[in-house]
Amino acid sequence: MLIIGIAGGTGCGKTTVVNQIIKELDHDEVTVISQDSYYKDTSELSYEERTKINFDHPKSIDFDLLTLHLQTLRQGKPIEQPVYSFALHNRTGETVTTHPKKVIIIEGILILTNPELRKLFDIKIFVHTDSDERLIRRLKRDIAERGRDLDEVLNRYQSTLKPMHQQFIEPTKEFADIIIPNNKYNNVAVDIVKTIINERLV
Ligand SMILES: Nc1ncnc2c1ncn2[C@@H]1O[C@H](COP(=O)(O)OP(=O)(O)O)[C@@H](O)[C@H]1O
Ligand SMILES: Nc1ccn([C@@H]2O[C@H](COP(=O)(O)O)[C@@H](O)[C@H]2O)c(=O)n1
Repeated sequence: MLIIGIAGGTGCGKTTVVNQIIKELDHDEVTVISQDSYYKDTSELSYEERTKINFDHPKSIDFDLLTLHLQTLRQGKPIEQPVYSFALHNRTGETVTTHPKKVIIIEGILILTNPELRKLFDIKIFVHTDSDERLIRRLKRDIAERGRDLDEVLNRYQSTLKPMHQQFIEPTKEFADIIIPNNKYNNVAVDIVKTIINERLV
């Protein structure tokens, strides 16, 4: 089994890079896990209270469960991956049965901040995109796909996204084996990662 961790600031293009990597892979051989599925359950809070959570701080992530799930997959056993809703700012209560595969990709802004989780990655990748480009992408995406408006994204950017990126996310670049520059689509870097995966699959 090959476990690949892909980190990088919000909007840097992690999900896009992952989709490019897995496009030609057999679905029986690869599975993708998003850190977003492991935001802590906050059902005890009201919706209003949940909107105020700092979702860019490592404390917002249930790293114990994510680490346990990766260890379980490594042992060849399936897991029940929580389903997260950006509309509710919470887990839905549902789970998806996720089976171990030859290649497991975990993507998320904070996945390289946790030492125990880092130990489980065979390859650590950091996708780098300049902050202005990331903000533009995040604005467009969150308005189009996550039901947010301009004020919500900009307020969150100023209050938490930017400071948390500088404090927690950017420093994890030093743990990366590969840094992918992604201000523009980077097909060369994606091809290199695909080659590494294909070598492991034969
Ligand atoms: N290299 C790129 N150039 C331009 N737009 C991109 C690029 N990579 C991703 N995007 C777009 O930016 C937005 C955020 O990308 P996404 O992959 O969701 O980022 P992340 O998962 O890191 O938050 C998406 O709308 C995506 O289509
Ligand atoms: N309820 C939530 C939970 C998280 N976020 C934001 O998502 C970002 C991480 O996801 P990416 O796909 O952008 O890597 C993170 O920056 C959180 O602020 C949210 O807006 N609402």
